[in-house]
Amino acid sequence: MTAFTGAKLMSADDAIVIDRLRLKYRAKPVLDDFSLTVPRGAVYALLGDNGAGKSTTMKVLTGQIRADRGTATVLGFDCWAKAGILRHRVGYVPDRPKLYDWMTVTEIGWFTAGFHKTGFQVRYDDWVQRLRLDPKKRLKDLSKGGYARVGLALALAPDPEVLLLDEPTSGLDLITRREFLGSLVDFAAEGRTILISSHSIAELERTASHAGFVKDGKVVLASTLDGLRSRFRRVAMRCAGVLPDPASLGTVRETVRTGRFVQYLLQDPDPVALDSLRAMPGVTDFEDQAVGLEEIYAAVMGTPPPTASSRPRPSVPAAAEDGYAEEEVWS
Ligand SMILES: Nc1ncnc2c1ncn2[C@@H]1O[C@H](COP(=O)(O)OP(=O)(O)OP(=O)(O)O)[C@@H](O)[C@H]1O
Repeated sequence: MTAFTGAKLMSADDAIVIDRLRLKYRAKPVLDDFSLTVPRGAVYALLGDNGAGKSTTMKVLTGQIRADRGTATVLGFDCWAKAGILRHRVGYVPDRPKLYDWMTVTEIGWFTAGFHKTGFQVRYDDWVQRLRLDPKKRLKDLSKGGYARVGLALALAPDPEVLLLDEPTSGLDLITRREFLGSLVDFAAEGRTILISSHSIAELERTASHAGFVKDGKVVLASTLDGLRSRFRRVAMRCAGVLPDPASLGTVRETVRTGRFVQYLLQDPDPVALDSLRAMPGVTDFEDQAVGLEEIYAAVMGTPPPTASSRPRPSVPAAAEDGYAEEEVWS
């Protein structure tokens, strides 16, 4: 079943459809043709550097601000025009939750329950327990992580179909962070949808089903995690002769050359070209490795790469024996 939402055909399988959003803050473009589709049941990681536009997107989705152009729908409802309906079906944790901090953990639950349907209080109390919060403590006396956990409990208690989480784990300790991210998988397994922005890329890699990379207000890459893993490979080899133009192998995101050892981080590698390279005279110790999400992120977003020593190397003897000077080239 499909519904026409204005600019884009929306499938019933999609929980969130964002189509070519544009938004300026004081003449400065913040969202620039931002498009993203989040399928129902996904744990979708929204990744981007500081100021990329992640929080602004969440604010559009929760009807707090209106985009200048484009459309954003959640569960088939326009995020601006139907914000009132969505408030009961969407849970939201802002990057900096602002709560009445003179209330206790229990009191803020009673207060918020008044805005929601029945069942809120029972679920809130359950989350307070699961997130190891002291019900009697005043919010102003909680640690940063404790305060963040109250925000989470309040967002989860309405039993929302869609959860929008803006850096929900910042300030949480490692154990709580892991438990919380683990609980998101169960949440999604029940058919709910989660859009989560975070800078903890490695942690999200264990949890997320999809990732979208945001740069300068645009989604520059969006895929399932399995899709991303299959699209990016690191190939490493030792080469005694002249190598072919690496562009013939795929999109070269990064080149590392250390003496006779060469590594390429390739996007959409051509398997036939890789096979010919492997078989080339002079090419030995050929390795074709999977790439982690952090490495993919760094390569795509152009953030500074890790040092050469922390990078995986071909399992061959050190390059110094070849008498070549060490050099690194980043593209
Ligand atoms: N109320 C505002 N007025 C003017 N500019 C703003 C406002 N809110 C955000 N911006 C600007 O919009 C851009 C995007 O901000 P946004 O908070 O969406 O980024 P982000 O990707 O969430 O960053 P971070 O990872 O640091 O949270 C930034 O340049 C920011 O300075």
